[in-house]
Amino acid sequence: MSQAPEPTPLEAALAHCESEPIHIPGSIQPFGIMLVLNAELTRVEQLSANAPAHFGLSPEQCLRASPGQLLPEALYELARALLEQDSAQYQSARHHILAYRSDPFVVLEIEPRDDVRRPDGATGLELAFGRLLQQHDSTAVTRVLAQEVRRLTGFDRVMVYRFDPDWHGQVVAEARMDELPPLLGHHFPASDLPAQVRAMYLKNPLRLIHDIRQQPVALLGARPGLPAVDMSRGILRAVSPLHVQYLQNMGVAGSCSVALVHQGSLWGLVACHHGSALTLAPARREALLQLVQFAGQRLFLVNAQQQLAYQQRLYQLREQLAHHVQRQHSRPGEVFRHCADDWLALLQSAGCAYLSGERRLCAGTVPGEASLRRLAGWLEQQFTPALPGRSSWFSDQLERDLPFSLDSRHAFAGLLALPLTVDQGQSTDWLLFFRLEQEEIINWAGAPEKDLTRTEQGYRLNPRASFARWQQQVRGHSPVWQAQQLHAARDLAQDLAILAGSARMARLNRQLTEANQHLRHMAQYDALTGIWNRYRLEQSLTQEQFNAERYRRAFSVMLLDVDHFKQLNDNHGHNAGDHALRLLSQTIRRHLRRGDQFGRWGGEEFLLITPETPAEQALVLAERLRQVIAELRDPELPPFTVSIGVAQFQPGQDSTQLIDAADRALYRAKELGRNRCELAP
Ligand SMILES: Nc1nc2c(ncn2[C@@H]2O[C@H](COP(=O)(O)OP(=O)(O)OP(=O)(O)O)[C@@H](O)[C@H]2O)c(=O)[nH]1
Repeated sequence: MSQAPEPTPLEAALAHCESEPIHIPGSIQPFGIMLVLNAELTRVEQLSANAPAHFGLSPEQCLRASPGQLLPEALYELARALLEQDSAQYQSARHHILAYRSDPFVVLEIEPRDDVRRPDGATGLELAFGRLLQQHDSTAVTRVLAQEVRRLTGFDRVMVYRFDPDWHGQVVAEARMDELPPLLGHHFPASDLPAQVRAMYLKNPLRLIHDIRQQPVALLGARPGLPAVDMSRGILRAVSPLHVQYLQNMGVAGSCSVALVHQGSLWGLVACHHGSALTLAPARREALLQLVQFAGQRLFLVNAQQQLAYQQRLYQLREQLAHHVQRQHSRPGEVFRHCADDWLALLQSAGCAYLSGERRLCAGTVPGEASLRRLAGWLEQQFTPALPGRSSWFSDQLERDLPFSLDSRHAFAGLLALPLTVDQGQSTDWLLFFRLEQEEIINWAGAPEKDLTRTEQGYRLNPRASFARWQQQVRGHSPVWQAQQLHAARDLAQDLAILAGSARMARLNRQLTEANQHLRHMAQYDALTGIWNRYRLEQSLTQEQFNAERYRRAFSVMLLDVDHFKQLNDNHGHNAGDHALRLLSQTIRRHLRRGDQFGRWGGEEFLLITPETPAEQALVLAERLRQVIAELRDPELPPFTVSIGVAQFQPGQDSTQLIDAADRALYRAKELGRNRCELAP
């Protein structure tokens, strides 16, 4: 049996980070006191080490006293009210009290009020709301949010973080004291905010750290067998040593963060930092929460509008595509040339390629010819056999997902490939979008420290070391393909596929029509001379015979045969013979009337059908033709002659009988010395 490999020091440190029980630190920050009562409120179970002084008693006296004796009446009543609800707040003249359940306990957090003489924290909120309402894109909303939070709270630096799907984040807005270096645009790794910390923000959106330099105050009186006090919902919870170190590294003493929650999940954070301690009185905290909540609503509304605008842009581009089709630019390649730049912008890609058989059309930055060919072959395999419902292949980490590298000149890290045609036995057309590796990786401005520390309990992560890990994680990545972008690309590809399909059909139809025309021609015309063949002549003969019977019209036929043609072939070669046949055909055609039907009956024998022509007139024509041929002169041929047999159609005859009559007349012409015309009796 294989054993799980030993975790690396970094993995061990990260695991420790993620398993740190930050919700039950067993101590609080010293800007308040904590009382932990039993659920029935009959007993003080635990209290913070700074509480006895507050009550003017010893710890033992406090732990022995009943809550009713220890607490002023109003406070005790608040605790009682809590039995009915989940959490409650109360403001006395000098204190702010937060009460919440933490089974099996009821927790009271008591803070002295230091905002009594200061103006109310809510002042100016309306102004902030007004400014937020004037912003119409998410960048502006977050920027104003950062500014307004700073104005409200007085922190040195206020940042708005946004999380990506992997929980790495980026500073998307900042308001700061001029002296501080900017952090706007900086990234931070997911491990900076481990999963349990993120979960905590969903329970309690505000986290306040008054001053990391102050020692935490321990809870006294914990009894074995009872669970630790869960402080997730409170404000006093002590700071984890790891986080203290993190803030220390950044030169921060006081901090406050508020979650930006959208549809039940953490979208981002408003993070406030201060170089020294900063008290945020309860009323001001409340105002801060309201401000962030309001800004969040505005932000998500504006985001929804931006998404809508994206959809509209997509529809516009699809319309454009349809328009090109209507305007007869109906070849996909042509449409691609017109539209590719817009598609690149819509899909935030560096380059785009349309591959159709041997044809490659490209826009923007794409891999070289050989890479594209190899890629097309590989993609073809991925889609064989065609899987129903599979409409694209994409990756934001090609180094990992593609078995070969695309190009050495450009760092392509992202690909979205859409097959356009999936005809059986046909090679697939592809629409490909390429993304480059994400731009520069910016370092955090915090003081770099040693990566890992070995403690008695194992490796522990220095917070900044996690950034190096993040850098490692993002190298070779392109920005992630967003669901909206994938949908958009599939829509465009589908449109293009329909277009490609109809263009292909049109091409096939054209080829088919041409093939049919060719076949029809072959079926009716003689390949050597280009005049009608025997099949076509027979059709004509039948038609004439029908007309003659029905309308009682006379018509005649004549059979022409080249005299001594074998000799011509033998003496001058087969090519000369062919040439003679072509020359004869063209010459006779020039001397015919409209309506006369002329073709090659076979070998060196020709048939002429002359409608509405009785035998005597036909004979005159035959004589003229004979003469024309006899007088023909051609540098490559000896003079040659023809013999002609003429026959008029007799009612009741079939075409064979008519041709036989002409043939007999021809035979007689040959017998009588050739180069002459004979009429059938
Ligand atoms: N060059 C060429 N020769 C052909 C073609 N079709 C038939 N012939 C030749 O035409 C000749 C016909 O010869 P015969 O039937 O003996 O008649 P002829 O030599 O013309 O003699 P008469 O008809 O009796 O005057 C044959 O040698 C055939 O091979 C053709 O398409 N091209």
